Amino acid sequence: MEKFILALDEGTTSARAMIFDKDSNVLGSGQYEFPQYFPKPGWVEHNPEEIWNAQVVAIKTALEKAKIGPEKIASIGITNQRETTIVWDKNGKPLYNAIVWQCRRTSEMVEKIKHEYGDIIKEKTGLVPDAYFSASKLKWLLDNVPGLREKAEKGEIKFGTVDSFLIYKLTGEHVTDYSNASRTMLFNIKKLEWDDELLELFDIPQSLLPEVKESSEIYGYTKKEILGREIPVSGDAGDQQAALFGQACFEEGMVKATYGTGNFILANTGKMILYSDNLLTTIAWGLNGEVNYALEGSIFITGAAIQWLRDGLKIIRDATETEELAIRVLSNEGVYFVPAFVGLGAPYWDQYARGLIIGITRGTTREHIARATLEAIAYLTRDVIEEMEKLIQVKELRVDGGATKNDFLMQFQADIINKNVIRPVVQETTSLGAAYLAGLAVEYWESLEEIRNLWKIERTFEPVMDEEKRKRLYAGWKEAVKRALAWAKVVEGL
Ligand SMILES: Nc1ncnc2c1ncn2[C@@H]1O[C@H](COP(=O)(O)OP(=O)(O)O)[C@@H](O)[C@H]1O
Ligand SMILES: O=P(O)(O)OC[C@H](O)CO
Repeated sequence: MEKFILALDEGTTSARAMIFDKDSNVLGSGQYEFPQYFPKPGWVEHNPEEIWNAQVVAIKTALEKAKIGPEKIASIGITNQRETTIVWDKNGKPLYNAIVWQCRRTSEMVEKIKHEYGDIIKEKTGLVPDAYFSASKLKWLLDNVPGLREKAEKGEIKFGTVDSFLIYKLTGEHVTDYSNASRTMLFNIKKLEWDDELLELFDIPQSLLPEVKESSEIYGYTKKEILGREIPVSGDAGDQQAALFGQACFEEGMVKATYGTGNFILANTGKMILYSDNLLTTIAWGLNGEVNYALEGSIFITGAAIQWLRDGLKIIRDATETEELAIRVLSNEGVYFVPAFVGLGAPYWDQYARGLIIGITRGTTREHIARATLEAIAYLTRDVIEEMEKLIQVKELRVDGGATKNDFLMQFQADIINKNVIRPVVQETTSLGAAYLAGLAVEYWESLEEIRNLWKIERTFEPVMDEEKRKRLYAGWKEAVKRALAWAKVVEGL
């Protein structure tokens, strides 16, 4: 009987399920959005039960679309929005809403810790201390949800990122993988264990923590009541690391960029733990008894700026319209847009930066604004690649995610980094990465070599811009960014 792999991609706004065959074709998929909660300015939450329900419906839809039953699923791989923090009890009942990676409620807490412990945190976890990661979110929950700390001390509750929560719901096992653990700011990426000193710093009892496993091994089997069968769950990786795997970036120096709500650029650094002041060092995956590291530049707002043109400014009907608008003008004519809506992530790490559109004249039109938004995505990506190039050589960029459909953006990206930008045939690289990890563990796929051969180029964008123009445009961008930095503090002090 021919079998397939089911990948669950639990993202920030929706839960997806995709079914792949051996040649990495998609047989069927399902996708369900769940509500976003913003209880206070800067706070972002999800209801974990709503995530779970969306995920289950997505699985059922994917099976229906693929016209197959669960008996045809060889194994399941999980990939997820990272850092988002959930606590639940032994019955799998969440004890509070999930605190989402974008949530800024613990900014001040981290700001205080940063001065004294910044270097230690970087050394142990590879991360630039920020409210982005799970540690401060978990501390907030233990300190603010009535009764939670007492329960934690009695060993009655469990913490995990979304992968861990889903695996618990599916199988009853409390585990996570190296790639997700490395985003908590509690995991020592050299010793490959939860770090006692950091647990003490954030006042977190050891008993809450999931066991950390490789990204490709059998964690458990689905409970019969969910899909009517016991199916192995055998792949787990954070969504950006899964995309690196799905892009077959298996060798040192290979780089991928995912263009979604934000952009996440990861470079495989193999066995090397490279430290950069302005990038994150993270675990890409654990496989066959070894851990593979990566450098990461996380840009918080890219595609979300396009959504803002649509929903906030209402100057476009849908995201694809940005392309026809952008090519109607010959250049940005001096207009730059820095989409620092929630501060700036890599490589600036300024929580107080705010968005700006600069260079506006009486002649500025929505065409210029649309173009400046797309260009900003490319400039932000170059900012990260420049940082990477201080440590490694970047030859070319493999791309995926919603905005890579935009040919203007892809060409401008190639021009502005002066490197080839390569778009693969299969764009579902995040889900595909999770599927590969799951499939390798049950010998559905035999080797990395086999997977490497499945990766195919759809189109290569080659740089054509002259050096003088590239320099001039990028210099303008750097000037615009300078003016956006620290803005929230500036206006607060007036
Ligand atoms: N043709 C396009 N041009 C520019 N941006 C686009 C285009 N199509 C989609 N996007 C942007 O890509 C994002 C969706 O990508 P997706 O990979 O689905 O993101 P996520 O997984 O983060 O939700 C949206 O923010 C949208 O604005
Ligand atoms: O859900 P996405 O695709 O926007 O990814 C979110 C990242 O994992 C956050 O670190």
